[in-house]
Amino acid sequence: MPYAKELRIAQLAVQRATLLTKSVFHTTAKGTVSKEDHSPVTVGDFGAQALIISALRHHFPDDEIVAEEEAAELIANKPLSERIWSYVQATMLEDESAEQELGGPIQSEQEMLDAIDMGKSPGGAKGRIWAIDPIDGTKGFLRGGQYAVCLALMVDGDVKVGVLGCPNLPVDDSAPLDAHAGENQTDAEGKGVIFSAVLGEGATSGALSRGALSKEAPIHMKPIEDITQATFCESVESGHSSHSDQAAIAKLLGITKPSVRMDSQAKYGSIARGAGDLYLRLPVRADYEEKIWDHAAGDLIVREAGGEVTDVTGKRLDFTLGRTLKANKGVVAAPKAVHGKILEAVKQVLSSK
Ligand SMILES: Nc1ncnc2c1ncn2[C@@H]1O[C@H](COP(=O)(O)O)[C@@H](OP(=O)(O)O)[C@H]1O
Ligand SMILES: [Mg+2]
Repeated sequence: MPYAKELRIAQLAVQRATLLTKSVFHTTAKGTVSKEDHSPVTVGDFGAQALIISALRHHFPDDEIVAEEEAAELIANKPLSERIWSYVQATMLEDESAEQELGGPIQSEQEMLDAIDMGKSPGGAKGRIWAIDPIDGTKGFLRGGQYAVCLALMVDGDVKVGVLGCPNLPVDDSAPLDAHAGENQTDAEGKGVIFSAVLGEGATSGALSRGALSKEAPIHMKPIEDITQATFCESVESGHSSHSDQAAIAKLLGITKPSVRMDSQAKYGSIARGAGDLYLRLPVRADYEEKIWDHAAGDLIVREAGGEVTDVTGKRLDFTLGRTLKANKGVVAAPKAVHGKILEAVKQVLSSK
């Protein structure tokens, strides 16, 4: 299979980083720091990013990395840095040979800070570039809801490999999503799934456990026979996508079920496995540029599961333009057969505003 090594390392790196986020979740001091744009960042974001980058550096030293976080604020905050270091040191895969495969532990706090800062690539249209979101849906993570550890490899601007670790989604692909999918899912039994895809090879899901990764199964979007019965997913945060526009689109399509609100790229994974049908992300602010790390893995996983992912104008997401999707506005993800129909409704609602 093409990209077999990249996929294997990405899956193990995501699995290990997810373990760190789970142990951070169980402490009261998650160490929230507020970034310039007021989005939260926790000990878990920094620690997970360090672990993923150290594995990528070990195996693919020449690849570039675009990652969400930077070490600057940690260098100015020694106690926070030490706290992150203690989680990084304590996090290891149960499967010792897999841990060795990742290149073993990070050796020092300084090495950890250096790793965190290796994600500053400007991105672009050429070469091998990894995109990392160590905790996507940080707000969901903090409230015990959905979040995802996200990793994707782009080659010349094309997403080739995508992996999403979703510790609070059910393992069972056929478990229905209800309107409370994003609430208090905190690692109960039967939770934790890893979604993966390689371009041209399909998408899969598997259990995200502490031990060796289980055998994965192919996933597919659910064919929609009657659009009025569809379940659509949207962000919990009304600042990230327009709940009112999404409600208007659903109404126009005759959808009667309430939307399923959940944080993070768990939405892409959920529709890819057929637990939900559509994902709508209508822009709130005209000037917001979506970040590549918030979409690269999910975009590939949905497309490989039989879906189509575009922006609100019908253009494919364009990962060649740097750290953001500056040529796109919003996201519309749906099974191929109905995507055109959904897009018509999107355009109609937007043009009537
Ligand atoms: N105004 C905005 N519009 C769209 N997305 C935004 C936004 N402000 C922040 N975001 C992004 O929305 C992501 C979460 O998406 P969702 O709402 O689907 O959970 C955040 O990722 P992080 O949680 O990694 O910071 C952040 O990058
Ligand atoms: Mg994110």
